[in-house]
Amino acid sequence: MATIKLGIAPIAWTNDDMPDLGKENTFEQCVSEMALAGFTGCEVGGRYPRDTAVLKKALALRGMEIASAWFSSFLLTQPYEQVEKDFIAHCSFLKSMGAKFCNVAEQGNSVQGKLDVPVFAGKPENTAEQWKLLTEGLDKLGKVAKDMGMTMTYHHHMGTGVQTEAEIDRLMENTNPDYVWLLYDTGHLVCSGEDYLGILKKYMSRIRHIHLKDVRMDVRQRVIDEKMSFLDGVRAGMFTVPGDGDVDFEPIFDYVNKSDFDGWYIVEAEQDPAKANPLEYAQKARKYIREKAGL
Ligand SMILES: O=C1C[C@@H](O)[C@H](O)[C@@H](O)C1=O
Ligand SMILES: [Co+2]
Repeated sequence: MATIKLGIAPIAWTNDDMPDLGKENTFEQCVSEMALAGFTGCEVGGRYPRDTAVLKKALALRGMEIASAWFSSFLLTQPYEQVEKDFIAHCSFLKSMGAKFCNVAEQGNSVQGKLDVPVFAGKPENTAEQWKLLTEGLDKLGKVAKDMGMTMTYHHHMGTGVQTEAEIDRLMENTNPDYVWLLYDTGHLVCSGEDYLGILKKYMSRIRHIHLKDVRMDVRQRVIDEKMSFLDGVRAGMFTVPGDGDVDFEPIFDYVNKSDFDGWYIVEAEQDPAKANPLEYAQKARKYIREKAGL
């Protein structure tokens, strides 16, 4: 029987990848609306105070806690020592906030932030040498996390060298299961055209963190046809909250509910807050999860 906590990502209020999206939304509005919609946890956004005492107080006032946060690794382009130094600082901050998970995604050759690269046609393929650098580096970072009492999950992502099922398989096969876990993000798998349910079943025992992101398939098709970048796809509305797009989350919820998963569901739907009111969409997601997952 699973033990699941429910959180939401600040990216629907303020998008760190495109700071003009939601620039009018304050940190206080963001966390207040998350709590108002019925969530008890969140990830960390760029507008969050870095003073842990200030952040803890603001979250406690609203009955919220930090679940995890994204970490961009540059194992393919930076000396390992530099990546580890930045990773330790990241994990130390999370640990001081009481979070247990850190979400790593390799950005060394990623095109996810490049506006001039079509995300579907332009994704990188890791060479054998890059796979070695990546997996060996992740094993080392995962051990660092474990030694700090944290769990490091790897975030497969559109526009990166770990996007497809075959790439996830290769990463899982070549990393130490004691150190490297998987973050399962529904939106990225559906967007990439992967067998998202099969991947869930295959890796359930290694999945430690889950991002719930829905996809508008008509917009996704437009992103392919018009050779759009990942960020332009986000701006065009490729993603939304669970229950608002074309993904059927019921089989996912049913399977996770029956597993011994012990962690977070994080609703993560980056879209333009001027078009999709973040509180309204957070409430929509909360209602859908209550109805379909029984949480
Ligand atoms: O977990 C995530 C963090 C974001 O910054 C990223 O671009 C988004 O797509 C995602 O899944
Ligand atoms: Co995600």
